[in-house]
Amino acid sequence: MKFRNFSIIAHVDHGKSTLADRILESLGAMGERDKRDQTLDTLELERERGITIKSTPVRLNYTRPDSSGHGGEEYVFNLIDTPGHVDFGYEVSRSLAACEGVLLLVDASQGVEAQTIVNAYLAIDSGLEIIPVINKIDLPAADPEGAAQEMEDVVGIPAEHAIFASGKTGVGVPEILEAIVERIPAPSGDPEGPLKALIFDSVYDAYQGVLLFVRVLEGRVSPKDKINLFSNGKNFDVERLGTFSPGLVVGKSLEAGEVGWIAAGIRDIVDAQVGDTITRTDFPTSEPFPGFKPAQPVVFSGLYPTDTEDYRKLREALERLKLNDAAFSFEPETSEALGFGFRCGFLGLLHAEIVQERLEREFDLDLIATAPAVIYRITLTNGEALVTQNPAQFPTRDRIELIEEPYIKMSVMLPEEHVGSVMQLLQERRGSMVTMNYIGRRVELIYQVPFAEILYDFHDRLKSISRGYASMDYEIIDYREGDLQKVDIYVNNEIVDALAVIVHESKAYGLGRKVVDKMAEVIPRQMWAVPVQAAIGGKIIARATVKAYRKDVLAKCYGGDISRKKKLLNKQKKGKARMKQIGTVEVPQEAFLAVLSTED
Ligand SMILES: Nc1nc2c(ncn2[C@@H]2O[C@H](COP(=O)(O)OP(=O)(O)OP(=O)(O)O)[C@@H](O)[C@H]2O)c(=O)[nH]1
Repeated sequence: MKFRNFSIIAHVDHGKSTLADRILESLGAMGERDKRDQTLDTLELERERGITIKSTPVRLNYTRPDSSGHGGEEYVFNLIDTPGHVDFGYEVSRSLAACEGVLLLVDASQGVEAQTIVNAYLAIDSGLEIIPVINKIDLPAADPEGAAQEMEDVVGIPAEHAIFASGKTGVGVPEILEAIVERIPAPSGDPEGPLKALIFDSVYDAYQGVLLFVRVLEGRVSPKDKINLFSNGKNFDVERLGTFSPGLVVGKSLEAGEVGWIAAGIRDIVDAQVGDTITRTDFPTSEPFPGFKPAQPVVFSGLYPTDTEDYRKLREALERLKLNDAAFSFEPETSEALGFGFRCGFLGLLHAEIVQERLEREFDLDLIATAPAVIYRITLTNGEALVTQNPAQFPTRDRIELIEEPYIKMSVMLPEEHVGSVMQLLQERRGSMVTMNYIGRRVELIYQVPFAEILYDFHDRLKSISRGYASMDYEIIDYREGDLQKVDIYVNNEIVDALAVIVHESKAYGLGRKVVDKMAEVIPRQMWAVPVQAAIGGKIIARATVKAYRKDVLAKCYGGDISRKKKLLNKQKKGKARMKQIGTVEVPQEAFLAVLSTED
């Protein structure tokens, strides 16, 4: 069988899913996508938010058009989808490692964006053949030639190699299929050699345990083989395996060049990490596929049930989610203010939001989330080293010798006219410029920025000052010393540990002010005035007051309509669901995220 393994990469919204659907449809796999959604339980959230978080590969049969009428050559295509967000950059690189080529999609009306470049370089680094596709050419604002030229200028792919297409109308799809055959190399690798297979994804299945999604690079694997995982040395017995069509199709073996799934009785997804290499214990390879990195959460936040009775339910829900997500971590923590909860680790902010939304939606939980934080490395005055991502657990200033924080390398693409204001924003975020590249009438800015500075409202600000035209991507590069301080928040003269934030010295006052003002705004008025204060090391730096006043919703009803009264009361009760009692004051969820509010 002749194989072609490829992936589609693009900036968010450049039309990856639409084009993939169109390719599936033209190869007679229409409706299959829905089927596979069900088979592998693709997240509802993914569909709603219109971004790809996790998807399964699809195997497609392609027959080349043949002028003689005898039927052309037959090929098997494996289309491996990649997640469409910066949080999942490592997963993208592993998915690409399973391919020989990619379709690099660029929206003809938008041109090259930050993730176009980052993805293109990931593909180049993996040694893949790139087929440039200028997509959405049906749009009135499309400038296909301009976009192709940008691709040449930025990524160095000749403009004349580009295929003009539209996932909407189907224009260009036949040319894309032919280009896949002609330009993407057939997989190499000796099926008779020792087994070497790369795990590029894994999912948990209630009946079969963890399913490994693999690309076999060398050798062959069959049911009953004993396989060995390189990263942890564990052995498992292959129970079943097969391909994606796109549902799971059971097969007899998988060999070099093929993409498929393996069920080997693995119960814990942590044993099946993306990027790991599998071999056979009876015919082992000596070298794993290079570049394995265990999934590492980089953003942390506390999750607490609003109703303390829900603690066990939350734990069970977290355990269930963890089954399917090796990158997500959690451990119990206790907060004086919030009670029993969990400290959870995520790959990024989007990942955090997704997990929280799933907990609330799929498990019917009401949660309080604390502000996200990064991992800090602290050296204490007594020489001890401490690593923490929890502001509540920061040692007092007098015990700290130095604090180091993670830095990212950020790339921002934007139209020339917004460069000034975006540079100013990056400056405010303690960024330092590395380079600035002109690409036609657009600019790529490369900056180094403390990671913590983009956790709060950075993306929203970037979008608003560039009128939506700027795009960004980033990766964590190293740790550097910073003048950081812990700002404590007091509500009604009681310290609320879960509200503490770590911030750069130069911003402590501004942040303290912002947080107390926002909190005073969102905490419902009480019978008495409630002070809200921000402090550093016990010294008050900002103060605001929640004025006394009892909100009487029933006053609006003129004593009449009873059902309307009931409705209002219910509404008020619901509104309370996401509140947490702190001392005598009810504090809403918004207050815990006051630090994230966008007004600077
Ligand atoms: N006019 C036009 N619109 C398109 C075309 N392809 C996609 N779109 C629209 O562009 C938007 C984004 O398309 P998607 O296919 O969801 O984008 P995506 O790249 O898969 O998004 P991610 O999964 O987040 O990366 C949708 O509103 C589509 O309807 C096209 O060829 N022409």
